[in-house]
Amino acid sequence: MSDVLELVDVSVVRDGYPLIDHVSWSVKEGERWVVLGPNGAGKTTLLQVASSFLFPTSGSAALLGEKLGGVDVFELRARIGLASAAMFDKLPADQTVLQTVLTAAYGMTVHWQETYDMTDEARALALLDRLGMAKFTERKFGTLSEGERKRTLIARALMTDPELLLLDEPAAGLDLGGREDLVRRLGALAQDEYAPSMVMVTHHVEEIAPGFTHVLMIRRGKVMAAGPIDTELTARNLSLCFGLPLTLERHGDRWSAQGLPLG
Ligand SMILES: Nc1ncnc2c1ncn2[C@@H]1O[C@H](COP(=O)(O)OP(=O)(O)OP(=O)(O)O)[C@@H](O)[C@H]1O
Repeated sequence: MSDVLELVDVSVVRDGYPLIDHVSWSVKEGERWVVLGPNGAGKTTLLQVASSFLFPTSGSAALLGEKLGGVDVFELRARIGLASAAMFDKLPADQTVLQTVLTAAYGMTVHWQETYDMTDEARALALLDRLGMAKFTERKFGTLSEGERKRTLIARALMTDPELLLLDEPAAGLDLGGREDLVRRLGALAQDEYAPSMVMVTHHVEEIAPGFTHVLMIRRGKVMAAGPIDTELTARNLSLCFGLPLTLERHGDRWSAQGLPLG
């Protein structure tokens, strides 16, 4: 298995403060990683490095076998699918859901009179269907609910048939039904052997879908634990990561966590 992502001793420093601090992490082809950590831990910063939007201050980062710094990032970005809330502001509200997904095929965010290939359109429609958005293809992106937007962004991130799919808090802001619907769909994707390698950032173990294989826990920019979910996702590691005593339960292929009562 080859490395999809390899960070060696990576730090990102701003104003003398390390947002991520000597992080070494490798993601191999076919692995599905969950990145867990409290607010401000450095998860988004890590994802920005993993998507080539941020260069390390020190250490080395290789994405899809290409070392950051020595490669055309625009070519690299086409091979990486990224779904994050930060995209909301970049995507025009009056564009249809179908156009929103289609523009990804051209490395753009705005529909500008391109004549789209029928194959691209068929692919966009199939991805929207897979994410439960078949009924919404002609709706304006700006009129969608939070959950519908999130699912559209995941379809969009898959449009270029990426080798690495990065999801930044895909279930944030969803209600219970929306979260469970998304977890089921992400579970289907994670268990599809033809789906890309995946990295999903989240705050909650309840959002880990079946099929995710590895976990990275980060606190104050430092890696607290990294490795297979079966061995690394433990109450001890989770408590260290979030900074309070937690219990962790596994229910088949799902997880839940709770704080211990005060006393
Ligand atoms: N440009 C910057 N300059 C200084 N500090 C920054 C900068 N960008 C982020 N930070 C700080 O770095 C830390 C890590 O931020 P990051 O967004 O990566 O955390 P996160 O784990 O994704 O947090 P959250 O779960 O709240 O989204 C935070 O304390 C944040 O305030």
